[in-house]
Amino acid sequence: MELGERYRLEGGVETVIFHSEQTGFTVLELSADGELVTVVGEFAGIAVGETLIVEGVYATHPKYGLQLKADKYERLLPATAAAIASYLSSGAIKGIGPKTAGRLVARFGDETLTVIEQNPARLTEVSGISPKKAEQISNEYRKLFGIRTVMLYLAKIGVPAPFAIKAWKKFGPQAQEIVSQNPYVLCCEEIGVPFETADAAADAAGLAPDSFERIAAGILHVLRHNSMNNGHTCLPEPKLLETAARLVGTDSYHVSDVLEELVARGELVRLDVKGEPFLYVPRYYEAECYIASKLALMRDQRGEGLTPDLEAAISALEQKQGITYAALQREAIVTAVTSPLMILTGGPGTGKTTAISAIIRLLGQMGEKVALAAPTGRAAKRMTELTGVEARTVHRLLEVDFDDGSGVTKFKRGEKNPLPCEAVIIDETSMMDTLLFESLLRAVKFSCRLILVGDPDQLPSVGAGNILSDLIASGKLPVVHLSEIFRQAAKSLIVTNAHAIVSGEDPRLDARDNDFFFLPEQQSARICATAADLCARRLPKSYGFSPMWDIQVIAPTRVGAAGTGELNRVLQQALNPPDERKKEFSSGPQTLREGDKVMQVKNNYDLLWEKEDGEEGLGIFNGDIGVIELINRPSSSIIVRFDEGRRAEYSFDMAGELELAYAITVHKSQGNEYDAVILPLAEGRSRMYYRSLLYTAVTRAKKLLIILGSASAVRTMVQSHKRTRRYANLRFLLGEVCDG
Ligand SMILES: Nc1ncnc2c1ncn2[C@@H]1O[C@H](COP(=O)(O)OP(=O)(O)OP(=O)(O)O)[C@@H](O)[C@H]1O
Repeated sequence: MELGERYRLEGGVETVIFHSEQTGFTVLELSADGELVTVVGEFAGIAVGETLIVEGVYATHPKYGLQLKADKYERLLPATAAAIASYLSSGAIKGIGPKTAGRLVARFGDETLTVIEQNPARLTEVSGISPKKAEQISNEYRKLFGIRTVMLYLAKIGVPAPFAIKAWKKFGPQAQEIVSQNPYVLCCEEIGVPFETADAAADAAGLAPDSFERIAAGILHVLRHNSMNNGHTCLPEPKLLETAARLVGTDSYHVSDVLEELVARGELVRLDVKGEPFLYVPRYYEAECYIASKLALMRDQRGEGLTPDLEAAISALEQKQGITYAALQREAIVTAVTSPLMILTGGPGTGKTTAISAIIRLLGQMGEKVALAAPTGRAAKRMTELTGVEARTVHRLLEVDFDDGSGVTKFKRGEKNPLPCEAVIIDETSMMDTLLFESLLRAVKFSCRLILVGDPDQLPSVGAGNILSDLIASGKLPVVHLSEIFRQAAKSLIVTNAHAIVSGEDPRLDARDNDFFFLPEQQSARICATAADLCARRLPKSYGFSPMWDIQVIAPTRVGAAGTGELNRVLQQALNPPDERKKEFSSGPQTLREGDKVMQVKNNYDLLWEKEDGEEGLGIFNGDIGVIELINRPSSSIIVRFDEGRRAEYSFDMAGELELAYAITVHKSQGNEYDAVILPLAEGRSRMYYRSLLYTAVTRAKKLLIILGSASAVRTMVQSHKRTRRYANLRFLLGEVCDG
């Protein structure tokens, strides 16, 4: 047996170790050629006793050892009466237990399965089976084998297997018929086949390029593409018509007719905003409506006035902390504990965290159970450190039920199972997208106090929507904006320059004795070389910073001569060059080596980590940074050590979740902070040279920031105040519900 080679095995299913109804992911043991082989793959309703032919490659899972990863399988129907009896007795088909199985086989013998499939009425010849039950049994059986047929059919038209189960779930036994008439149905959200794949299948099936189905799919594709890649929850009608017409290669009148029909069918929603029509896929429209109406209702819940007791409690806290809250901080604290809803904003060093700590303590004194959360793991950790109260990621707070990779995350917490707390405080709210915010609101009771903290000048969320800015702009919710920079913080040029940048002023680049430095450098190659020298030699020597844990290079783009791709190549060479004692593994275009700094690039809720003292936990999250400790070829696994000594084991096929992280993009750095940040900015123009990107990068630095490159690039960024335009109508909708 060779790792990586294809194998074809035939055998009986001995045990089904794991099966997910949602995704079809199955782990089973197959008895093939006298050996028991663990097989994993996406299977539909496999039962013990069945005979399978599976095809795939062997891989080693860090925890479970050697497994055949099957990407293709075939089910062989049991042929003899005895095999059929044992198959049916195993409970493979709902409604048939061992007793009924025995009777069926006694009556129909080798023909039993054919009768079940093709002639269910005859099943009533067996005592105990009513016509209704006969129908049920037949439907169950057809479902089981229908998925296999759909899989084979989709493979034939070029659609990969994992979509088959989703297609079956949506369309049931009619899946093949529906897909063959209109392959574009596979592009819907629940199935998620790319437009181009469906387009190729439709073309091969002879569907006309100007057919209703194709144009409708094009319109929906434009909307989905824009929500996933450009952050829009909707699009203005003229823009949608124009883009869809270009995509499908027809005129916008024709597209407009199809669009009307889609609106009439409820597949698109049109919202008129002061005479301007916007179009949504229903999911985003519903999310915005839900957010607006829930917030409006929450806003109208109880509210207490400022009492002498509260005044006294705040004064007592001031005494205990040894500070006097500034007027705006006090206003924030009072508003938070007397109103059902509040938004707290402010730039770095304006005392947000100090105010949150006070709010948490006062709410605790009032007997309220408070939950703290932030969108990223690092932001949650920072909140925990600064407030002394445990904060979780929003996903953890809402208890992820499953995430099938399609972007549709299901949570255990929701309207039927709300969070058991009286107040929720969310930090870094600017990173919350529309769908996550809707999930959060569904999980809080109407009477729950909600405090949203954030800085709307940071980059907006990766996902669609512009929640924090829209809520502030609506003017319908209490907002306290902290603007005073505290003395302690005002000494820091990182803080004062960040405030200058946000106000459109040039930051000071000439200081030599503070925490914000500018090193002029013209050529990109020199920029990369100097960044490497700073990380490898100068900063560790002068400040004692560790290149792996304390210093982070953050660049505006991935591509280009000073993008993260090139920087990672140069930095890897400087900090962790090839060495015959260090094992390597190639993952896509990158080579991972023992000793490399890497970043987890997607949320993985199931990844187990362990600490040396035996403490264990689940979950390594998007943005977590670690170092590769070991690449183990025999077991095809990679061990990465993350902060606090958490070690996680990746199989080679999970290596795509890791990327070199000597340099990361500003977008990836959102919500995280590092002791020292190096920001390379090459001379020239870039789509990514704009103000909020510079501001976000600068505010990632806690103790030291070095801009490396061109002063004119800094100036270009400060002056380019293109607020990332995001189409969303939460602001309008909130106004409508609150005023209407
Ligand atoms: N009322 C106050 N009087 C004196 N110092 C204060 C007061 N409030 C906050 N500070 C100090 O100002 C600094 C910044 O405060 P804090 O960390 O609360 O701000 P922040 O807005 O959360 O900043 P950042 O976003 O940069 O973390 C801290 O050193 C804090 O101790």
